[in-house]
Amino acid sequence: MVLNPVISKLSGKLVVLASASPRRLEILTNVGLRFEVVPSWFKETLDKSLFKAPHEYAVETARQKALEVARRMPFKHLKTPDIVIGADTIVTVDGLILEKPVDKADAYRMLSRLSGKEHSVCTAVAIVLCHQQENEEIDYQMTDFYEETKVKFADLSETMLWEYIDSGEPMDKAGGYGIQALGGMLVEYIQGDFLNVVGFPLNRFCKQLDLIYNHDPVSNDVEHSVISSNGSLTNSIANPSSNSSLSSPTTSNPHTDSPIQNGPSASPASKVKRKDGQSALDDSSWALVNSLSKCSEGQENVSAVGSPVPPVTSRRPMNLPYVVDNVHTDDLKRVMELMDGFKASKVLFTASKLRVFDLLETRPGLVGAEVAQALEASLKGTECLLEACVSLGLLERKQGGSSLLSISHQEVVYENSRLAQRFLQSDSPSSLLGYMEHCDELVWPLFSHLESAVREGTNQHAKVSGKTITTNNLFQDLYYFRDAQKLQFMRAMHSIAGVAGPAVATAFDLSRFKTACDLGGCTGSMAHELAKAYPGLSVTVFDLPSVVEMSGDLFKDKLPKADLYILARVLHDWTDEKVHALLSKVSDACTPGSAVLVVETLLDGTRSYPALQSLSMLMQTMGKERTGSQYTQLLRQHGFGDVRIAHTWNFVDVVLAIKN
Ligand SMILES: Cc1cn([C@H]2C[C@H](O)[C@@H](COP(=O)(O)OP(=O)(O)OP(=O)(O)O)O2)c(=O)[nH]c1=O
Repeated sequence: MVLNPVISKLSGKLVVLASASPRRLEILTNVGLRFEVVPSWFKETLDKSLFKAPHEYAVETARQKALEVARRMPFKHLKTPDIVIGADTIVTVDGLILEKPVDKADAYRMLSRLSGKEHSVCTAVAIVLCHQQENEEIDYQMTDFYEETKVKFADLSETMLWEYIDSGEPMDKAGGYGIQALGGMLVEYIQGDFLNVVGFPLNRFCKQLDLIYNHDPVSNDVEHSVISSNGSLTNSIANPSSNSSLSSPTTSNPHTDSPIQNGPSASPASKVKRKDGQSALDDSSWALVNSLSKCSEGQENVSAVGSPVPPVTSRRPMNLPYVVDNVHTDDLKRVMELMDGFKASKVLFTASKLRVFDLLETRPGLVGAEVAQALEASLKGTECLLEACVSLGLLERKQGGSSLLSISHQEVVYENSRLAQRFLQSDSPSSLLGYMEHCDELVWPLFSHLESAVREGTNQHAKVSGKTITTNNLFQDLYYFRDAQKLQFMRAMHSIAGVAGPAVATAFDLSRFKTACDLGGCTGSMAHELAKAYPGLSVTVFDLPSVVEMSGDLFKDKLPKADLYILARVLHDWTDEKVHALLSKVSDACTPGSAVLVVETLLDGTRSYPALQSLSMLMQTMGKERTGSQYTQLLRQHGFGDVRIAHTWNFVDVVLAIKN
């Protein structure tokens, strides 16, 4: 391989990097390649269980990323690239595929799994060669490969882990680390190509270009010229309706080359013959296209499975100047996600309300019609809802139902995703259905009056239910005025405490406390978690008479005696004035050395959950969420000198304040 001729083969061609990765951009820029960046819109949600080995998943993802851009550009950018490069990097450890972490907790899970172990980093690269024919239709040929590098991590201490996570570096990187920066400090050794870990196997890429542009496969036997995904296979992706290709005299002879003979710039890849001796561009080549696109087509539309992708035709009017793509695709993606956020929430709420996840728990692998029948809902609506759930990661779509209603064994069937099994099935110990119901029935209608809430700075119950709610009798008027409302609210609080409880109970070592009182403790699920974590702790739940037996009004009645008072999601309901009144009462009940445990979502200027939750409190109760330092200040004002904060990365954080 001679480097310069390889890269120089691409000069004068429109080369497109179908990737938003700054690392890939840098690696290719550094070797003098001139290219445009058009990040792929392909969602990395292929069903991993469909692939025999992790690298196959990465290869298919890289192919789909590149193909999506190659197909989009003629329409959206009004120009046809000559070559599109897509890539996908995954980390595999213990048989698991790790992609980019979704949040800090996810990064923590990934990095602690990698700690002290050797893992593998696989980057797959797909190269699509596009050729515009005389009739303006476009032929695509694709070649792909993957490269694997072994990486060994040192043992990572908790402090090191969190320091690294808090640096923010893990978030946009497979496996949650960047070997090229701070993450390099975690690595003991690597075996293989370093740049492959960073996201692009440059050496292998150049060899592949060399194969494509500097070797003429025509003279080779197919076995030699076919480049396989584990190193050397070229699939020809042809336009099935391309009559000119099919009608070319060269196709009639199975032993001749592909009919695309486009002068000197024609890609040798287009000349590759298939093993069966047929031209790569005959009818059966469509099978290759279909198998290549099977996953993404499956995602687009249930009814589209198996149907051919429409031919791609460039429609650029000859006199129209090329449009330069200045849109920052990542920003656009983010805005689109935000605009659609309300639809996603409602899909989650509706599927939960209709008990889709419970149904698929008891009867996994149902086809859309069976789900519709069980829900007594329309087939059309149910199929749309199920597909929306798949796109949001709530359900998994599988091929090959064996159910009674399935027409063929290739029919699409649905199962709960891991996320749904954990949080959306009603019998799961960490089920969030109660909280979801509360969000749907109470919070959702309030949020449609956000503008008024912002203008007026008050809750919005009057607009939703005609009821004026003041802070004087907040809970009685709002949540406990009817049994149905009371139970709904209790279910909501119970489900949050069930999910966040273990993290709250273990955020600090509370073993020195003997008695605790959970003020406003509702169903007692947080108390239960504390008692579970500390067998020597006796916990009392104190709430309104309509909620528990040990009843009383936090503001009016005497508090039971305890070493530790718990205020879980209580202070955020109230204005500063009321918070002072409550803390003063708790402080009076405390002796030196006893403490208060404040369990709240802490505003930190970065996470959206606490900020959105604060708006929600404004609209529900006229309360708000606060920062850690605001709570510290409030607690210090009431004689709690020693204040400590622990972030749990759950619904709530924890503040422990000890009385002077
Ligand atoms: C392991 C590792 C990954 N990475 C990066 C490379 C990739 O950018 C990213 C893996 O995610 P990818 O999904 O492969 O790529 P991407 O999302 O950044 O870009 P696109 O999908 O648009 O192509 O992780 C590092 O930068 N350093 C590392 O050490």
